[in-house]
Amino acid sequence: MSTQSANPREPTSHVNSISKSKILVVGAGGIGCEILKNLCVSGFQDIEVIDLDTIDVSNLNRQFLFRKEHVGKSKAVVARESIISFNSNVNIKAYHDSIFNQEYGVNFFKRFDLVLNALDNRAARNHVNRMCLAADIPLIESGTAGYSGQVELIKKGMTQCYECQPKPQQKSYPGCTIRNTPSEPVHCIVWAKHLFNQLFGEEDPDQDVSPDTEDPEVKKDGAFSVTESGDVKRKSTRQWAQEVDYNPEQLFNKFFKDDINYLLSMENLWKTRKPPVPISWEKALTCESRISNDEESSKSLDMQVLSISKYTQIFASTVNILKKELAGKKFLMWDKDDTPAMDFVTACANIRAFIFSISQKSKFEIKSIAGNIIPAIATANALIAGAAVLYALRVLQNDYEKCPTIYLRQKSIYSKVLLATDKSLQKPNPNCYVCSAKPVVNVFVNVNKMLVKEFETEVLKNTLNMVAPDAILDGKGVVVISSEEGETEINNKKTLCEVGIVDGSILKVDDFLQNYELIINVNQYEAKEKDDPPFKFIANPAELKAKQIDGVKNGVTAAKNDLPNQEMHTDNDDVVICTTDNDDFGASSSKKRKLNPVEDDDDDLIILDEQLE
Ligand SMILES: Nc1ncnc2c1ncn2[C@@H]1O[C@H](COP(=O)(O)OP(=O)(O)OP(=O)(O)O)[C@@H](O)[C@H]1O
Ligand SMILES: [Zn+2]
Repeated sequence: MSTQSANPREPTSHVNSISKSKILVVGAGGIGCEILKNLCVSGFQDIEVIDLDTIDVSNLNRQFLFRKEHVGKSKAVVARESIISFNSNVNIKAYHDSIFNQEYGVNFFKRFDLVLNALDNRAARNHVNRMCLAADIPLIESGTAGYSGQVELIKKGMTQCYECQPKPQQKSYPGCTIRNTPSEPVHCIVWAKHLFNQLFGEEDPDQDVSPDTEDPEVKKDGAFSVTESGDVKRKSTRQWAQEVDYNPEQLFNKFFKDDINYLLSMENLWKTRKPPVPISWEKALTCESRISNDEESSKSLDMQVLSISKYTQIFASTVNILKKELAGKKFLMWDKDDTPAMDFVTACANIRAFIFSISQKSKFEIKSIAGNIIPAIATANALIAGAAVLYALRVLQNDYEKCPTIYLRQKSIYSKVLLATDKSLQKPNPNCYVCSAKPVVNVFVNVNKMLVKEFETEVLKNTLNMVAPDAILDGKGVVVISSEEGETEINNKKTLCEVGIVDGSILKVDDFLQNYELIINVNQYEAKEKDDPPFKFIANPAELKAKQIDGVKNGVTAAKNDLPNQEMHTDNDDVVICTTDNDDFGASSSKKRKLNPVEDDDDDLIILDEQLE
């Protein structure tokens, strides 16, 4: 510590500031447990922690705040109890909840001096990033993948945000490879996971498992002409499975015999490839073959590749179990730790691999691919959490410049250093859709009473000068108001609250007909007196208009937006306008429709980690 107190018994101001600062930790898993312990031993006394999950046996090897007797209990709650058991001076509040929930809006985030992320998925990281930007609270973002890791400070206007640079696309595979011409084990595993979802999970048309007659290769030289009946009016896999009451034999024959025969009829596909060999239920039950280089049978069953007859039995028994689990439910959630689901995927992936002469994999290997697991390394988590809390101390001393991004790398011939840092803070990307400065308006409105249509007309159009607004509820990516006719009509008569706009929500509003974007922070407000206005807002009046592009007035309502700001004050006396010191917004928005910003679904079958470049 650099500062010395005059009286050694008096705490220094830094110690004081640590003990008084209010910290939020998001996630109480591998990194979260380490961060909580580090915060606690560094003198932090006012901590809140949130995690949606419960403790799994597989967490115990590295999430040391948890013991065997805690399995099944809330991670956040048990983490709190464990920390208090070794330091009762710490004040910790635990939430067993998702950070996406409405209660944790901008106003919730504003209560903290600093937020530390210890999450495991991109969607939640994006959300906290946006919340911290909106609340203008520094965020320390950290993540590990095996032996690698990263700690990054995110401070509005000073550093890059989590979304400033496009993240590498998660690896996905062309649908026709999965459906028609698999050539690697992973293709069969993806197919089997899709089959699980088609039969028992949330049906997704993009996860069709049947032969794809639209495959460009199929149509080449017209060698195979797609029959009209071919793909067009096919029943959904789920509907068909229900009709045959999930009979394992019928299911098996469809997926592993009939569909394969159908694929064989697409002759083009097999001109340069080894054609698949269909297998019937009866043959499969007695087929003792397997495709594996590994002759080791002393290993546990999960580590071995089994025979086709074994996988066929597993297929039948898991279909029966999953069918029962599905009864009365809309769908089952895929979970790598759910034994029947994992066994089903292992069996289907290996039967398909056998048909296509692809090497088969043990259940253990398939689990690590299907569950997108990169083994968590306790020491990597500890190093990263140590760096995160070191940066927390620096941030609270306003030593932002001393917090360039830290990288933990696996030692190799190429990287001699384990921990490296950037030379300086990475500046925000001026074109970032998330953090580039856009005008911010604080709107105060009764979310329980105001209808969406009223909000659109009275607030967005009549007050904020929008013409054709598209409003997206930030974090959720939900379009609540659309300029496309009819698209969100269903919302018109709902209250703001009913469509998820509550106190602390952030709306991104983009005018389709003008170069005009706004960020709206929603605040709950109830008119008390009869004369109170139905809503109020705080904004910089100069920003409430379309931006000009290259000196040309943009959009059909340029004239309307040229009204002097003064006029706005007098024009609308229901409204209180104060001035804020927001910057002008940077990059001009393209008028392409971006109604559904793509939120990545981290649960898909992906091998690469998203956190590290
Ligand atoms: N939206 C969210 N709200 C709150 N907590 C979340 C949210 N999304 C993820 N988390 C939590 O972040 C933590 C991340 O920790 P970690 O990466 O160690 O994952 P894990 O599930 O404990 O371990 P593993 O994935 O390796 O089995 C998890 O405890 C998870 O529940
Ligand atoms: Zn950004």
